[in-house]
Amino acid sequence: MIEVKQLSKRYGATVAVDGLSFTVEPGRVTGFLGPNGAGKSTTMRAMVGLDRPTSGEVLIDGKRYDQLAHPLRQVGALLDARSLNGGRTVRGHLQGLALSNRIPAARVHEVLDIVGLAGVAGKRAKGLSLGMSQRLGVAAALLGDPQVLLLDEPVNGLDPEGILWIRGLMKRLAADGRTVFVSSHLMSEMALTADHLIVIGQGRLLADSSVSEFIDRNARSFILIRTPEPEKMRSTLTTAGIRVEQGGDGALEAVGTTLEAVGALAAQHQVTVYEISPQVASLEEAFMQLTANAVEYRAQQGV
Ligand SMILES: Nc1ncnc2c1ncn2[C@@H]1O[C@H](COP(=O)(O)OP(=O)(O)OP(=O)(O)O)[C@@H](O)[C@H]1O
Repeated sequence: MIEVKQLSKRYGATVAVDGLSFTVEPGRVTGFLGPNGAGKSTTMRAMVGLDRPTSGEVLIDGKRYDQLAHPLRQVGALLDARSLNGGRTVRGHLQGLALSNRIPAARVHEVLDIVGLAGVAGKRAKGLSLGMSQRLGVAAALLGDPQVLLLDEPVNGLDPEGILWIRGLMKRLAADGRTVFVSSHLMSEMALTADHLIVIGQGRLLADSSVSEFIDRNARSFILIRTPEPEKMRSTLTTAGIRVEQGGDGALEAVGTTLEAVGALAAQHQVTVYEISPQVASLEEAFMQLTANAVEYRAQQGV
């Protein structure tokens, strides 16, 4: 479990993180979302002691990162895949990490297999593509078989097969009971991978909820109805207490109800319909709605 408690981080006049508090629970994938510059990387760096908070703290299983006896065995992090020492081989990089963290050398081969880099183990890290560097970063994060995993933009640079792989890996790690905390700019990716969301803007918490709750709360979903008898349909629905709005092209939009309810009312009152379909908002629409103010504020500030 990760507990972020009243975390603040300033860089000179810039407030990157501003009194942020949330908990990341084990056993599920938690997505970390926010517009550019919202403070995601700063928060993740503070989790592993790479950024010292101006105030507040982050606890991993009840302890600060610098209090962990075997950090790599408790927390695995993929923060900046390009930051590794390019002169070493893929295997050498992992062996060095294993040695300095008292992790058995045999584990290096295991993680190379898990991330699919066994075939390039002798290659210099600097010769790797971005996608392979990402895989090596994931291998390093998994090396200590930690219970907590932090992944900053892990799908960056991955091809479609790599994206499928990391998606499956994150779900498996969470199903194992581990804490998986992952940031991404790709809403469609988070919609498929995350069980829970933490959304921040300007360093502050905007949402802490399940993906479906987040969409329900922040975007509009409705039942679209096309009918040659719009007035009859409208009065049938409103009489049943259902809110109806006017859509484009003469369509009606029933809000806060179900496909079944609309279908049953249409049949009962013998209204002819050409189409009744649920229009579910995407995570992207919900995210844009929620963060619009934050982005606008930033644009006005010229940031
Ligand atoms: N080392 C630093 N020195 C000065 N300012 C910094 C530093 N690191 C981050 N910032 C600033 O802090 C704010 C938050 O940055 P951060 O990188 O944490 O955001 P982010 O949500 O990860 O953004 P992105 O999605 O663009 O990666 C930004 O305004 C950024 O310019």
